[in-house]
Amino acid sequence: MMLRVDDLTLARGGVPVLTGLSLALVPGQALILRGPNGAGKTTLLRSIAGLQPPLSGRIEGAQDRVAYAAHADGLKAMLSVTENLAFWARIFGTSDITPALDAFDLHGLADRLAGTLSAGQKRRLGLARLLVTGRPLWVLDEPTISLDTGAVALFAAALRAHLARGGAALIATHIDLGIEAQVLDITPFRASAATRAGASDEAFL
Ligand SMILES: Nc1ncnc2c1ncn2[C@@H]1O[C@H](COP(=O)(O)OP(=O)(O)OP(=O)(O)O)[C@@H](O)[C@H]1O
Repeated sequence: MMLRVDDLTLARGGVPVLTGLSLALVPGQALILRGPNGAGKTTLLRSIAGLQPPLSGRIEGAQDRVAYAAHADGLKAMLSVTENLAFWARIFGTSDITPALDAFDLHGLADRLAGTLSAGQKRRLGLARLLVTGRPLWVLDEPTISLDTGAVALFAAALRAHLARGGAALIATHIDLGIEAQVLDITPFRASAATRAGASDEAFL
């Protein structure tokens, strides 16, 4: 088992968003989260990434196995593409950034400052970071935003390779990635106002 989530209740800003949600992921599996805007997909991913604790329920198998790609790319604007990847490689204890440059076609941009990249180029670099983490559980929030058709295909290929290596992925996306994946619609797990709690849960916005 890669990840097990049991009977989670999650809140944002003290307001319950999801309740009674359970899911499991095994190595090699991708699970796509669906649900309308505001349903709680980001809230769920943030909790699994360890950025906010659940109000109740259990998350097993995440901790230091997660590589999280949020809406923001989290780039160091004054470092080059290569320096950004090398920085993360050092943080995560890996060394070879070449596969990440290859996978997201970044060689031509290797010496460019990240802050000077276009939105789609930044997103490619942000996603390339996943590969240098060496972590098995990718938790991805709308990973294809700003990507053109070719870059979406690069991402799908990187994801397929990750799954083939025994990795797993939990992905909130509104588009069809063209990969074999199960789909979980979180709409039935939306919390009602009756489960409102007062506890603050925002460690990071
Ligand atoms: N920082 C915050 N403080 C209070 N409420 C928040 C905060 N961030 C999000 N929310 C609310 O929490 C609920 C769930 O938001 P969340 O971002 O998890 O939804 P989502 O399914 O990812 O939506 P989208 O498809 O629009 O990205 C929404 O009602 C949203 O308005």
